[in-house]
Amino acid sequence: EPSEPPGLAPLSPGALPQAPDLLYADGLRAYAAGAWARAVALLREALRSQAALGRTRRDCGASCAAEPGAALPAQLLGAPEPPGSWETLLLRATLRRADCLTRCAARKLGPGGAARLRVGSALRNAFRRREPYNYLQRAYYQAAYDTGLELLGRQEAGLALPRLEEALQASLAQMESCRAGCEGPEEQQGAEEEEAGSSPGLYEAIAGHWIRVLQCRQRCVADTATRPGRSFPVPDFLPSQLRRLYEAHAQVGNLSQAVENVLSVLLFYPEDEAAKSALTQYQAELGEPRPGLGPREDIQRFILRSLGEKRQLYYAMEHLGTSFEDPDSWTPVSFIPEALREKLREDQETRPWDHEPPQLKSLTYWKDVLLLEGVTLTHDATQLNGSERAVLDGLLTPAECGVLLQLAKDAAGAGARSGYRGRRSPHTPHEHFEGLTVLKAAQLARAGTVGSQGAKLLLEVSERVRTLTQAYFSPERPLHLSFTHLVCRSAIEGEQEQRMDLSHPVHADNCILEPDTGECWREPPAYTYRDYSGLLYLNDDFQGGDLFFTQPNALTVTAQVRPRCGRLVAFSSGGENPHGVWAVTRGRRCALALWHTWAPEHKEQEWTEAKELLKEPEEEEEEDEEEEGGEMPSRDPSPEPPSRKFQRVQDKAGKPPRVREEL
Ligand SMILES: O=C(O)CCC(=O)C(=O)O
Ligand SMILES: [Fe+3]
Repeated sequence: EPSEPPGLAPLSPGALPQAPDLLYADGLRAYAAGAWARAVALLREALRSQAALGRTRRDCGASCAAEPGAALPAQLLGAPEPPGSWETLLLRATLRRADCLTRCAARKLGPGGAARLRVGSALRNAFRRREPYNYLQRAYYQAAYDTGLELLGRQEAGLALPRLEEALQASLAQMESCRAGCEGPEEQQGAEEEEAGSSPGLYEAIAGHWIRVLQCRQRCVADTATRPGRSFPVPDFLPSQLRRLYEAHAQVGNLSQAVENVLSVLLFYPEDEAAKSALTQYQAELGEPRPGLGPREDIQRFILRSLGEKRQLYYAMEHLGTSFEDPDSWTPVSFIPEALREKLREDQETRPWDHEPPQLKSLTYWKDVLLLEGVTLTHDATQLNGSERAVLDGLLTPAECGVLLQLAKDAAGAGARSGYRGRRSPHTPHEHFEGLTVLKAAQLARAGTVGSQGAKLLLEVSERVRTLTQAYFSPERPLHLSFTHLVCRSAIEGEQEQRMDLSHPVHADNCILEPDTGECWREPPAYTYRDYSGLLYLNDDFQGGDLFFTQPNALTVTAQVRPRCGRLVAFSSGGENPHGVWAVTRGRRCALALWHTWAPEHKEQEWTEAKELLKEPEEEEEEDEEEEGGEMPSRDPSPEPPSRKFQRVQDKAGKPPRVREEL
């Protein structure tokens, strides 16, 4: 029978909260009794109380650590020291520290405050799993970092910098609270060992506890780098933030800050080629040497402290047989005892975030390892009823979609001005179809017809898609882009009534589909070298136009995807993935279509040419774009094999098929 929770006196700010374990227990009882509102209030209050205790521990820890050793009270200092007795000094200092912590807790929490700090470990774990304060702090880091990245993406390095710096500060602060938590009470370990009748002696016990504190502190990096709801840390958390910082500082001309940040990266990775050459460049630009210029102090402190801990942990590992999973890939090899290196190297090979992940892992796994900030796996093959299919979101910011849409529009406008009228789609008479290749985009940018920002983004984004597609589907074997095409399809007004055809008939991308037998012939004129297809959508303000997958009969729809800005649909290009596009009945639908190949000889030459064109705008200025005739697109607008198009979805059923899976 659940006892009634104690009355909840409304807490004035600053008032001492009740002990979190009592509140938590009461909250759980209220929950069990179905008193929801009360349970919520109690649990919230328990969290608030727990956080207050955490703050107390951290503040007391900091102020007691700052107490000078000379402040050892007379009673402890009185006895004459035998030479070299560091034990007595250490143990006295330890007594003193414990005393300081107890008094500090009592000052802050009232008499018996120290006991309050000793929350049971089961409860602590319960709180840790639900730790909303950590989550808030991470969310804060996340918001600042994401805003920073978005601003960087829009070339707003000046605005991005304060955000990026804020994110770094928030990460370091989060790391500090995490570390402070490590000095809390011991986990159950002690009790268990006692029961087993093997309590350690004084020094073993102290060493054991100390090692667990160090292990816990080292885990804080991974803890801080793990986003709420995920189970793996962001790899190389601090170094990657510092990389963004030095690049952004350099962009806005803050050379000395760029140097400080790049030197900080080099503290982690002294051999980092990119950082080394950036440093050389910044130093050259700075001119005379600046003697005071060194790595950031916060990072220097962080690294020194961390290395000190690692040294002890590796020592204990070698000599005391304790375990230590180094969370960092930057630890210098010289820190790792010879005897342990071989074993660690093996372990490292199985560390998920350091290596390209094996194929087709679970959804949760992918949520953790997706390489790009802000990208999430929305649907995997299972959810899409296929074998190699995926929907990923967050590849583009709304601003980036805007830039690419503008590029498509400007390019189409340029085509129209030079006599090109929007041509009818090769797939349907009811839609216009415009396509832009990367090379054409670069040429138009060179000619000043379109902004070069859009053309550059087109290249950058296609590489982004390639990286992800490779990581997801082909981590062992490099994929190359074989063709990149920015395609817009628009409904022709007044021609949409009773429309029964598709915007893009059902097909497979690398073989000729034969719906009657369900076979797919991988032979010319199909683009047989295409191995993976990607469609990166730019907008959703149109009617119709969803992408759908069918069974090999080209008839039964197995999955359907609604386009939207930043959404990538990626799939293997073979007969296992027949797909088509529903009619676009209003508005304009734009997407970046990309095909990847394993065959290096089919690597898109135009991509490299476009890159070159956009690199040196001052060279070859005489090139006359108008001579080209302005006809666009410069290539066959239909990237499909010129094969039979199957309109079976309508032909057989007479009306569009029913959709099994609405996404
Ligand atoms: O735009 C789409 O969603 C699909 C286009 C397509 O399948 C293709 O171009 O091969
Ligand atoms: Fe296709």
